[in-house]
Amino acid sequence: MPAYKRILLKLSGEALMGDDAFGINRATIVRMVEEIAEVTRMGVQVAVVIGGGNIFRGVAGGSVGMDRATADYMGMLATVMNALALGDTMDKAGLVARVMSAIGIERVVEPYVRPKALQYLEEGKVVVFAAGTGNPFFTTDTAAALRGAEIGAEIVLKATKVDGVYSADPKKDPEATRYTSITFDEVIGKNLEVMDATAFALCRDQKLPIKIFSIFKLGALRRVVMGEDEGTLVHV
Ligand SMILES: Nc1ncnc2c1ncn2[C@@H]1O[C@H](COP(=O)(O)OP(=O)(O)O)[C@@H](O)[C@H]1O
Ligand SMILES: O=c1ccn([C@@H]2O[C@H](COP(=O)(O)OP(=O)(O)O)[C@@H](O)[C@H]2O)c(=O)[nH]1
Repeated sequence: MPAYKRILLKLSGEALMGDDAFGINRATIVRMVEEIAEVTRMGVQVAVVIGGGNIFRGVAGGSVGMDRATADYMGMLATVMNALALGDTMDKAGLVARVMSAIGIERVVEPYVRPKALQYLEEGKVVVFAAGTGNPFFTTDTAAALRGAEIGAEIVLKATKVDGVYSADPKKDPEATRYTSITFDEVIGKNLEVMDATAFALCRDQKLPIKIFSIFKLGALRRVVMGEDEGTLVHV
């Protein structure tokens, strides 16, 4: 039996690159969709927030010296591209996906309307939230926390490049050790940067737990959904 009825899954844009330098790696996106399909077949309602780092960091050189807000809008548009790719891959894999955007771009994707998103989830469709929160100066991690709270998800699952929260950035400190679970106060107090503080604070206030796990580990999503020991749980 799955441990959750409704989840909000945050997928790293950068992870979509696979081994490529930028853009969307076909094998990687197909594999991610297969893992999502597996948990939906278990009866879990899945909403996804997708990042944009794979595309946006590819053009970031050109954004040097730009207004932060303008660059952020470019980043949000990058997430729309990823969301379209993800939705299309889901449809081809036999899932029914609905992409909803936080910024008005109606000819391309339908706008985010909360009751409509809830309806889709009840119908067993996978909802892909594009364009983050729709506001500059935020991240897609914060969008995941926000949408997770809005749709009443029981947990936010962050699938990322590391397999959990470490005592220090494992990329910089090889001695860092991984937590099995940690409180919001501790993760914020120690400035552990696996997710931004805005996202952590929002989840803490809403008592919405977060699980951080590796996007590269096969079957990790299923194990997390089954409530098995995988990654790091951040809780109140
Ligand atoms: N204490 C920590 N524990 C785990 N990862 C950390 C920590 N501090 C920094 N990081 C870094 O955070 C990164 C994940 O965050 P981010 O780059 O925002 O991922 P995403 O693309 O999934 O949003 C990891 O690659 C890791 O190097
Ligand atoms: O609510 C949001 C979400 C995203 N972004 C912009 O979109 C980029 C891509 O998102 P993110 O870096 O979170 O993607 P990921 O790291 O998951 O690939 C960010 O750097 C921001 O510039 C934004 O301005 N507001």
